[in-house]
Amino acid sequence: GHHCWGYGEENGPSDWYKDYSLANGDRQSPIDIQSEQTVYNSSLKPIWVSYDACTSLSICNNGHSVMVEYEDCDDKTVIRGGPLEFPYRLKQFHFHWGGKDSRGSEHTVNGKSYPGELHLVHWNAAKYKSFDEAASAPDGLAVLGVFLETGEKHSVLHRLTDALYMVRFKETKAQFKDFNPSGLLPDCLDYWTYRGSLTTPPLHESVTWLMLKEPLYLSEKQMEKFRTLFFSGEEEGLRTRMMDNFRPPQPLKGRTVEASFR
Ligand SMILES: NS(=O)(=O)c1ccc(C(=O)NCc2cccc(O)c2)cc1
Ligand SMILES: [Zn+2]
Repeated sequence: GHHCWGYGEENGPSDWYKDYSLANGDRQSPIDIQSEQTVYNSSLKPIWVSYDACTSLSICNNGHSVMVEYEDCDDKTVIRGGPLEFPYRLKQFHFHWGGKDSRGSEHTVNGKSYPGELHLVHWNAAKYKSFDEAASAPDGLAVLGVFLETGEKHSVLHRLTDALYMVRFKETKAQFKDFNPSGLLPDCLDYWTYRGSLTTPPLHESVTWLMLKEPLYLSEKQMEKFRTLFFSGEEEGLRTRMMDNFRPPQPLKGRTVEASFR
């Protein structure tokens, strides 16, 4: 529409329903994961990530987040296993974060927010011809989510946080080659899984969510670097810092969250 969706007072998550009716749908994301209500499913397979032959292309600021995009023309970078019936191809990863460490994640655990959240976005290329087609199919996407927690500096993430100065403004892009995102994953791949949606408009209900229990630890300085980005373009007068780009938890509406671990 004339005014684009965002995270501000006038166009934020509580306004999205006006342009995107799915906002009040039955399988919206994110959710609060109430660990005592999750169901351990012993037949859930481990998550299998094969990112070694990945071809990262660029890092960009799309006005909502910072994103690293991958070449997704073949199955060289896929996620398998878990509840997934097919391999899902990595398309991009991006982050959500807060203005301070007490908020920033999209999913919460027993009401606890983390300072941020990483989303690795994959699509079902076995069944659909393009990301765009998969993005509106009920089994079209799989997003691997990792909470960000402050602690020691993260050496693999450091290459990304050191590149953020190149994409401070909306619609800026820079080359970002040979970045293997498996270096961002914790050792333990225990996860919760449930059927949900994109957490930004168009809010398509096409995502199988895989939320890792273990966070990615990064330093406070690295967190601060995310907060140096802007939602706005360089030419815009008002420079609004990119932070609090998260949607709050949505109603579970009877869904079950399964756990891969006891
Ligand atoms: N935050 S999230 O991981 O749920 C998320 C992942 C991907 C997207 C996304 O790709 N949006 C653009 C889009 C949506 C539908 C069809 C398209 O071709 C592109 C949005 C949110
Ligand atoms: Zn996201």
